[in-house]
Amino acid sequence: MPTYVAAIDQGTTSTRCIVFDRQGQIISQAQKEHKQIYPQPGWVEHDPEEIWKNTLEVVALARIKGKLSTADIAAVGITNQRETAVVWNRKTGKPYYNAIVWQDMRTADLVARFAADSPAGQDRFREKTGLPLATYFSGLKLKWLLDNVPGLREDAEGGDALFGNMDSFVVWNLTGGPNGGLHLTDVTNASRTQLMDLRTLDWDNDLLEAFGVPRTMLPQIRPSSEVYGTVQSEVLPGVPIAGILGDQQAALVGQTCFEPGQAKNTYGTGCFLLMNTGTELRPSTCGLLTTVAYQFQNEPVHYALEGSVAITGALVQWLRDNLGIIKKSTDIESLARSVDDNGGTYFVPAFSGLYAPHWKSDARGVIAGLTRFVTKGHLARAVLEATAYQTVDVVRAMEQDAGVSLRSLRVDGGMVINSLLMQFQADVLNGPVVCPRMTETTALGAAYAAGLAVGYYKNLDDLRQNWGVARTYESTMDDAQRAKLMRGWQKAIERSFGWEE
Ligand SMILES: Nc1ncnc2c1ncn2[C@@H]1O[C@H](COP(=O)(O)OP(=O)(O)O)[C@@H](O)[C@H]1O
Ligand SMILES: O=P(O)(O)OC[C@H](O)CO
Repeated sequence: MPTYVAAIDQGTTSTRCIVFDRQGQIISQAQKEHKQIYPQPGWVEHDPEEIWKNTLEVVALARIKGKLSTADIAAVGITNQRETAVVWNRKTGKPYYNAIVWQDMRTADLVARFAADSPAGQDRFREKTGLPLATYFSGLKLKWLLDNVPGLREDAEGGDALFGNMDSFVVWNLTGGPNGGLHLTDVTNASRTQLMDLRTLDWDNDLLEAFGVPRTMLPQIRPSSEVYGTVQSEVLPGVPIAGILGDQQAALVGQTCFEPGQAKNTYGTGCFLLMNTGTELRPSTCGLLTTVAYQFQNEPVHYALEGSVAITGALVQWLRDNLGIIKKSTDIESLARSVDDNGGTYFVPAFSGLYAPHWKSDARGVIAGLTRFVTKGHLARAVLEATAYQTVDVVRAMEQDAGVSLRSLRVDGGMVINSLLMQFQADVLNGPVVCPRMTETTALGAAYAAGLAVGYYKNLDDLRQNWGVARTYESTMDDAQRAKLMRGWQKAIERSFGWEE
């Protein structure tokens, strides 16, 4: 049996390849950022060809760095930014248009129109899909593409145009592209399109009709862990592709949250809190999503409740790139530590409207509470605190929906190295925040899914053994201070609502 498993993590800002050993330790890795394209306010696109090129590069580089032959790698798992929609031609492999990224807001008018057409309003498709109408999900992005890209609808109806999220695009290319590439996705990614019925786990005819999407262009929906085929590209020839998971579900698996009630929060571009609800499909009444957590081979599907927050780490990048207040993302911690508190300032980063638990496409960013006292140190604090407050809002919604209180929060993602943020998170949450030893849980989850399918890992206990705590943050804040901060946040967030007409 080969010694390692690999994962390709196609994320919002970069693509990574990480190779793990059986204990979940990193053997080798490579990462490459791609361009963020903003053609108009509220629009966000990626170039799919650039991402495919980067994928090949990072896989090749990870192999070179680790001096790995293909025989060393038992299987590869794919994980990806979810919802981001791409359409390409089956014969040439050429995309018809840039990928429309999950944060993109161009479908806001469609959201309003679709909601107005139904007495259920924004919850029109919630029963079947677990999702409210929002700019976030793929279905309306695909409708926009079909309605706006010349010739695409005809090609889709004729079977020449293919749709996918980034997992499908990468897998199709890895398995031969125009020469027999496999057109498939997994249940977790499919659950984010708003085109799949959560109960049947198949594309739903009523939804396809409502969104005007021809079935011929959709990928086949498969479990998250099984051997789908082998890589044809020369970067990893012959290696089985044996796992596909949306990146937030992959992190849930990487954190080994296999029991109902276990939850994790991933702090990256946005924040995504997922709680495993087992085989039970649990509807939300508090503004969360019901989504597929994972489906392992020959096992029943597991569902999750999810609180998605669009902008957290992206706000740190904004401070760096748009205002130039910091040079590197990591500089924010020392700048924030230069002051004692937020100086009365609150930053609501509603750049893509607000996601959970509010789902308001018309919200826009607000900085509230400014006085001449406020310095860039206070702003840096307000930026970090915004991540923690948004997380508190989804935790409280989750506790209400699930009817249990979260005893502790497992965390991961690029922002958790910021100990000021993690301490503040524990303070305003009033509960322990637990950082695992391995924080690259997204790639790890995809590697676990692939490893399980090929027998590299025997069972879930093999995976559970690999999880361990690096650090736990406990709350040290008094109740009055916490309540005051949360009141300030609540006032600020209400001021962001209804901005866009
Ligand atoms: N020390 C830090 N403090 C706060 N935010 C940080 C820090 N280091 C990185 N980040 C943020 O974390 C994000 C990157 O995390 P990552 O998990 O790689 O995100 P993604 O998978 O969404 O691309 C960026 O948005 C960056 O601004
Ligand atoms: O690529 P990330 O880590 O920013 O995750 C993005 C999410 O999958 C969007 O739903």
